[in-house]
Amino acid sequence: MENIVETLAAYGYSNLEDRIEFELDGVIEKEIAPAYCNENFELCVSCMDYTTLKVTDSEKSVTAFVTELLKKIKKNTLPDVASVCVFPRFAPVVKAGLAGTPIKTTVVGACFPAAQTFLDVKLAECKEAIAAGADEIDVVISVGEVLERNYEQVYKELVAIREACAGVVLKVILETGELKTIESIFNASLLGAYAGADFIKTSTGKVPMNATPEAVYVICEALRQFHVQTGKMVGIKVAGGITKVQNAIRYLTIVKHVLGEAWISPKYFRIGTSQLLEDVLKEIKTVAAKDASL
Ligand SMILES: O=C[C@H](O)COP(=O)(O)O
Repeated sequence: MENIVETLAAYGYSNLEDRIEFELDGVIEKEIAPAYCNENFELCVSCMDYTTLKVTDSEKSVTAFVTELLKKIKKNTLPDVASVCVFPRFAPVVKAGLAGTPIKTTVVGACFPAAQTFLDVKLAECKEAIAAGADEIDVVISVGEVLERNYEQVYKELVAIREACAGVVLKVILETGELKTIESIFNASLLGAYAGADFIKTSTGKVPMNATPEAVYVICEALRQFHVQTGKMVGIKVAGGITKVQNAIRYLTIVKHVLGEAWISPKYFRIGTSQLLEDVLKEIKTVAAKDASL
């Protein structure tokens, strides 16, 4: 196992604050308008983890959620979403509903969203979710320990979770709205990457501040440097309160700008959202109507 504290020392985030402000307001802002097109709306759909994480979810409501999704995809000739994301006990329901499609079953595990339980319980929940059909697991990092800079502890826990989730896609959620600083978000991204996460995810959608352009930029920069140092590509999932296509395209543009075109596919870019699909459909129709009137 890596000595993670020494490893992190090889990375740098100084001057990042100025660079983020300069690039988000300048070059990235200019790249957003040309990216606002049907091709990218559809790309957003194919990168979508279509999510329901409500206290009121039931087997019946989750079944209906999946059925409605498949109907919308067919009716509007949309690409398949990347996955459907639910609480653990719904994994079999989602798996059954998605049978015959390439859409994956994502489960939020390890006591989402607070992750404040015993490691054994976290590992057991992840294993049970996988046995129940989960293809992908999203887990929250121990946020309080990151804030206390207990990096070795956080890293070891993530390594144990990675082992428990062998063979499935693992997404590590940072809860960036609670980590707040560039230092915390940057280092937490690296802890996830070194522990073997397939994706670093911004947020749970369950705290007041979710994905922001600044936080997404910081994660991308950490993953860019990780790629330079190790040659490994780790994906990024933006999530939490993403309801408008404009926001999705903004995040897509930041990821493309910092990490490059190679990250722009469902393998390395995801949008976790419960509400974006309706706005995508609205925008696709608006653009089609505009084109038809020309
Ligand atoms: O995993 C978290 C979800 O992607 C959050 O989605 P939401 O804020 O759109 O409900």
